[in-house]
Amino acid sequence: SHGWGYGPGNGPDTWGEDFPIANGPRQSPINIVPKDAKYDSTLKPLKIKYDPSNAKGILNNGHSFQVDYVDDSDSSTLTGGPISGTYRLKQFHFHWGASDDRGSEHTINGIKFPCELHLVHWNTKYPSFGDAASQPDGLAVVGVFLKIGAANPRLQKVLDALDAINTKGKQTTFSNFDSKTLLPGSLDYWTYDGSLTTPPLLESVTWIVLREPISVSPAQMANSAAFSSLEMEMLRAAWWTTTGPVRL
Ligand SMILES: CN[C@H]1CN(c2cccc(OC)c2)S(=O)(=O)c2sc(S(N)(=O)=O)cc21
Ligand SMILES: [Zn+2]
Repeated sequence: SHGWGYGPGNGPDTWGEDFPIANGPRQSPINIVPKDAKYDSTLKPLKIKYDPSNAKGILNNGHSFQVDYVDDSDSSTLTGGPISGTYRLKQFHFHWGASDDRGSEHTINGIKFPCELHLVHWNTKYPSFGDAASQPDGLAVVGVFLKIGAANPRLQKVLDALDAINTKGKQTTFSNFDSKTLLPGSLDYWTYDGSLTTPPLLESVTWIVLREPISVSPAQMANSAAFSSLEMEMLRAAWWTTTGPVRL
């Protein structure tokens, strides 16, 4: 059977056929309603330490593009916040839409952002990423919204690399990148226990969604190398023209 995706025949509302956990109790994404969020004084500030030399490569996986990190030591880690122990950065990737009025997976008061960055970390109490990915406290993903505004120079190095990976399965080296520069000034966050937002939809993610967005310019979003020539764009165009990221 054809794989999952964002088209009319394989989009989010069909994922439950191959991944029944799609109807599970802690599925992501969700709509965040700030006024209904509960302040939790036991939560700590996020502590993020990334080593730029851990950046390894950039890959077009057909659903997004991801920057992979070397994760064989505690040199790029997430600690504090809602999590206990040390989580290692594994990769970061983006979700976007066919136009600037949608694309993010989480929403705030029902508002979609044009793009959402996910920094994926795994709990080092487990021997590997693969083991951690199937544990309820195995993964921690930091979500950052992108809003349309001034051009973001820190994004440019990532966008410039996309020319070389414009078809599914292509990858190229991507080294010496400080993904901490992609974060906004404030690390204030909402947190909830959820899941991967794509198959295998595993309910192993502690979500940490930052309140402050970072900016991306229309040109950067429309840039042919960045978000439009990649083949997944056609799929997104098909999918997003019908509905937003609804999930049953
Ligand atoms: C295709 N996308 C997912 C791929 N991965 C995955 C995770 C666990 C197991 C696995 O195969 C067994 C693959 S992943 O960890 O890189 C992530 S993180 C993520 S999101 N959007 O919720 O942040 C989606 C995916
Ligand atoms: Zn994601």
